Amino acid sequence: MIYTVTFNPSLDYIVTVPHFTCGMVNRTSEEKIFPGGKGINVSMVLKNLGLENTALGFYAGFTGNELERLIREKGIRADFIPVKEGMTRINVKMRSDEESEINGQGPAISEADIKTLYEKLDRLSDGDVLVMAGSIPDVMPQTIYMDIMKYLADKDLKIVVDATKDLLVNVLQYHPFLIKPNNHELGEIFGVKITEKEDVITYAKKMQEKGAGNVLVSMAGDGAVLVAEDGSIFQAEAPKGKVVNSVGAGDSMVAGFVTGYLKTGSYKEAFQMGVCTGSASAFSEELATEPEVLALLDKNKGIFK
Ligand SMILES: Nc1ncnc2c1ncn2[C@@H]1O[C@H](COP(=O)(O)OP(=O)(O)OP(=O)(O)O)[C@@H](O)[C@H]1O
Ligand SMILES: O=P(O)(O)OC[C@@]1(O)O[C@H](CO)[C@@H](O)[C@@H]1O
Repeated sequence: MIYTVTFNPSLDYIVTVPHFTCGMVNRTSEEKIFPGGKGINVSMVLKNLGLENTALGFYAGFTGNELERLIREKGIRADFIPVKEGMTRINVKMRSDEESEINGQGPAISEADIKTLYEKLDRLSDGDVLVMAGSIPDVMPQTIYMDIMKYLADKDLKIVVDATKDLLVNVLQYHPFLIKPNNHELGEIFGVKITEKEDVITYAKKMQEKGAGNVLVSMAGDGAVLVAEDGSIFQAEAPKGKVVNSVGAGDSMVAGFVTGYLKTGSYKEAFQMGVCTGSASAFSEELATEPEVLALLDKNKGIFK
């Protein structure tokens, strides 16, 4: 079974504001609301690609109720823990001359809520896949991902972590199967700016020295690099297309990689599926569907080396 954990889910409020001007009343020309949060996006794309999974996480308040309703409507098996204080955040994604995002803090997850999550994680058994993705509410310790990996260390799991800064660095000693920073997040960890694929490879290897297995680094419209745990390295340009909504492209890439790997056992195939799933999401309003991914895979054989 595949499980995802989203500590800090969201309703993503995606607004189009023609020529946004700071300090003025701006009006939208279009607005949409989607269930969001990185683990939830991974769950939705896994499902689109034919892999049943269970989404774990926390929700609170009226926004939390709406989130739960929306993900159930999409057929996702959700096993969320209700939090008493605060509300699930609404993350604003503004499309204007530039794209901007305002992500909220999220509700106050208590010790008791965390304990309930651990009880749910007791269900995992050898061979399962666990994806932990996204930020955590400010009140929580930056060690929570690491604490969970330590707790589960005796089980033979494939653990995927998509997080930033300490949340990510702290887990490396527990050997996650896959991490997926983007090039900016990777650079932030080492205090450098990374724009070239050669540098991505250098720093991805440093993440492996710290304990990571597969290091998949996304570079938005500039493509991606995989430094696999067996030492092989794959690179890709990004597929060409019109970007419609890039929110969740990275999460889609994670879901694509996991699907590709589980279906074929090949890092190369997993990488190709990851890249095309990320781009298929970027090129459509909602998250990638299987036919969209397969069409991109078919059209883009030439971008991989
Ligand atoms: N402009 C684009 N053109 C083509 N493909 C794209 C574009 N943006 C993203 N992608 C695809 O999606 C993958 C992941 O994108 P990106 O690097 O933006 O992830 P991210 O920073 O984790 O994004 P997010 O946090 O929004 O999910 C890229 O490697 C690429 O395959
Ligand atoms: O604040 P975090 O947890 O880092 O990111 C949350 C978020 O931006 O990530 C997803 C896209 O990857 C969105 O659905 C969601 O709003």
